[in-house]
Amino acid sequence: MDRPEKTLVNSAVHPSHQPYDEDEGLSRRVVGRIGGAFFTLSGVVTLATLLLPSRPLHVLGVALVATAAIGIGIAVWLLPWGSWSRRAPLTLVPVAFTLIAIHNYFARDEPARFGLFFIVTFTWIGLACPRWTSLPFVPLMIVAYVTPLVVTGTSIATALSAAVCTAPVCVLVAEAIAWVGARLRVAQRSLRESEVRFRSLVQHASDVVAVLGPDGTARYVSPAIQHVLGYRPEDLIGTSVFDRIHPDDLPHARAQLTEIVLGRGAMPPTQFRYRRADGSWVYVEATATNLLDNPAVGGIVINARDISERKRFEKELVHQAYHDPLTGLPNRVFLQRRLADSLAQAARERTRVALLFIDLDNFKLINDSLGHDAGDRVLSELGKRLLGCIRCGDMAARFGGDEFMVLINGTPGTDAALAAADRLAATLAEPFVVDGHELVITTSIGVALGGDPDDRPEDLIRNADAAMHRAKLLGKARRVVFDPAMYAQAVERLALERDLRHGLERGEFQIYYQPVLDVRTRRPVEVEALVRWHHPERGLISPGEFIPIAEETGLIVPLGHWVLAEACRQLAAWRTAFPDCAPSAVSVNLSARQFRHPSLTADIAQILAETGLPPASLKLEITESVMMDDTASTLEALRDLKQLGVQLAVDDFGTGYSSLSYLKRFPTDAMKIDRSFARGLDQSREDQALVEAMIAAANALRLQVTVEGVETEEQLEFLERVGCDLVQGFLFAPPMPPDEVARFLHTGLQTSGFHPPALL
Ligand SMILES: Nc1nc2c(ncn2[C@@H]2O[C@@H]3COP(=O)(O)O[C@H]4[C@@H](O)[C@H](n5cnc6c(=O)[nH]c(N)nc65)O[C@@H]4COP(=O)(O)O[C@H]3[C@H]2O)c(=O)[nH]1
Repeated sequence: MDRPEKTLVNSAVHPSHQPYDEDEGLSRRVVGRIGGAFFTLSGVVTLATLLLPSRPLHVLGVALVATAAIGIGIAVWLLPWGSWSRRAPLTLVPVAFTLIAIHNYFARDEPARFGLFFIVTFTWIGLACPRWTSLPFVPLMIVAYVTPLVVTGTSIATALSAAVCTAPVCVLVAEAIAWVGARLRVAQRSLRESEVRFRSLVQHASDVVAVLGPDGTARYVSPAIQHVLGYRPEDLIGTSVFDRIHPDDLPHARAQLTEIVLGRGAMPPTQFRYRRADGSWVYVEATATNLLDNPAVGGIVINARDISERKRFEKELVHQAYHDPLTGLPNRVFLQRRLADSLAQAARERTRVALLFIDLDNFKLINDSLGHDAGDRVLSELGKRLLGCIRCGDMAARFGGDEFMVLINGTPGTDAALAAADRLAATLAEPFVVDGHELVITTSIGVALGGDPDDRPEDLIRNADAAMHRAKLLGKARRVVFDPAMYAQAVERLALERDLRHGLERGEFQIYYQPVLDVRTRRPVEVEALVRWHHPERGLISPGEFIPIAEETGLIVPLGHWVLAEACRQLAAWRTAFPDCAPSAVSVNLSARQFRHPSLTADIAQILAETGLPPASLKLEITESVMMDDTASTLEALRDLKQLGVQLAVDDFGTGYSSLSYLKRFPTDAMKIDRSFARGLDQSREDQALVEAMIAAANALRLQVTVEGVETEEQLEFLERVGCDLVQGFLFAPPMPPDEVARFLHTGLQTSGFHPPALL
């Protein structure tokens, strides 16, 4: 409905209030009424002149004409000009000329009035009609002018010359007025058009436009209010804008209005909540312009729009910036902020804050074996469990990957923090069921406590991280409290990393070989190459210490290449030196990083070509976890290697997910059962059953089986009984330098009296 509101803005722009028709000048009704007024006025003036001392010759006649003019004037005023044609008022002109002529006849001694009434009539024509309307009436005017003069005895020439002199004045007056009127109408039309434009903009804009009084009372509200806030404009006009502003935003809104009323000018956008017609709150952004001094407006013009959607979006962005999308937990940034607050509070209140750095053990295996979707589900379930474990006011956050943080405020001390860590670990260790697989996840937790005035969030995080790494190094599935000595270890690790680079350049590495024996003949048939580092200051360093660092830094690639080349060269040399008792193959460990290196196959082919070693004499040991990673490319890499003719063995079998399916799918030749199983053979029937099952599976898949870490005769006998092919371990020989291996190969079987040196 487009009902015009009675407001300042509307009254200023509504066309129905204009005295002019669109193009033709004054409206027909106004033209008629002005005509009526002129008749009446002229009649009244004429009657009044009768009271003057210089009376006309024929008073009664003049009085009658004047009375007739008044009567006609009143009738003309009342006539329905609006419903008649636009030219209808022009009929008044002959009537007026007739009255003027009769009047002039009776008042012939008053020549001044002759022209005056004609000028009045032409004034009306100029006022009421478009330009050049006066011209056609000039002849009629001359007739009306001349006729009474001639009838009363004036010569026609005199009468005509007087009429001809008056006519230009009449036309000039009429045209001047018509010209000014036309100009005014053009100006008015353009004003009206701009008003219409403005009106249509205001009426149809999606933003709400309102005009307020200085006290906040609404004087005008645009129709957009209906779809923005659900009100009709007339519901709000006359009410205070503050009635519907949220109480929390009210002081600010009032202050803003006061400022704009006092300040004069425009106000920057301000936001507040406004109550919708249905009672809900929406965020509104408004700008205000003080037009109190502008007579056309006389108020504060408000431009407002609903910004709820934007607010929601902003809120979402803020949430995203501070939360992890997978688990919905706070992220690293959020945790750091909260930790800063917690530390400040703890320093004030002299309490302690505990930070638990939780890292999932072997989470990569889940991703690799069951896929990333399954891994994501585990992480998200884990997030929920963490949330369920923490108290209100504490915080659980995902720090990235498989790392989580728990912040505990107001903890009494280390024991309480450790107890909390144990509780969390126990909750997280409950089995997860993903895609029908039951998974148990252990965690390594680093615990750091803070709350001293100079404790910084980044220090506490670094401490908890260091403690978590310590827990990993100590064998995972445990929690460790941070100790400043860990810094020393970290520094030492850095030094080791640096020395590792130099060690390679300076030739500080040596390969030891451990014989691998045939279970039935008890004779050495193969050797495993195991690298050693002769550190210039620290002496012999075990691979368990430096291989992980070499892996992390990428140095494993050149180091592994050197081991491969050296092992192949050594076996080729033995084969030449002892053609009868040389091992048939050398096993070399391949790290994950080496395995994925694009030039691996080409490098091995080159080494074999250079050393002249038959490819079948090289056995590459690849761990289970490497095999399970990204099956398509792994399969391709394994096939490439297989095409060279080398043997492939799955190393440390039994320590990962021990899936038989990949053994079947991948082109492997051998399986090496981890030494931890050999150790268990003496004490545990379960381990015996497991080893027996693994050997049976390997036999079924026609894989050669080696059991590592054989240390006792009993273990050896058991393995022989269950069909194991090859064994290696301290029972026979430790890893040894090449010359000792040569001696061993000559002496053959040694099954007793060996005591492993501490480092080996
Ligand atoms: N308790 C016990 N241990 C025994 C017995 N017999 C052999 N061992 C030890 O078991 C490990 C067997 O090697 P691995 O499982 O491949 O495990 C290796 C292998 O994963 C890695 N490694 C060694 N050399 C290299 C290498 O050149 N390249 C790569 N990528 N990794 C290597 O370091 C790991 C540890 O190597 P080492 O310290 O030489 O430890 C060797 C060996 O000394 C036994 O009867 N009892």
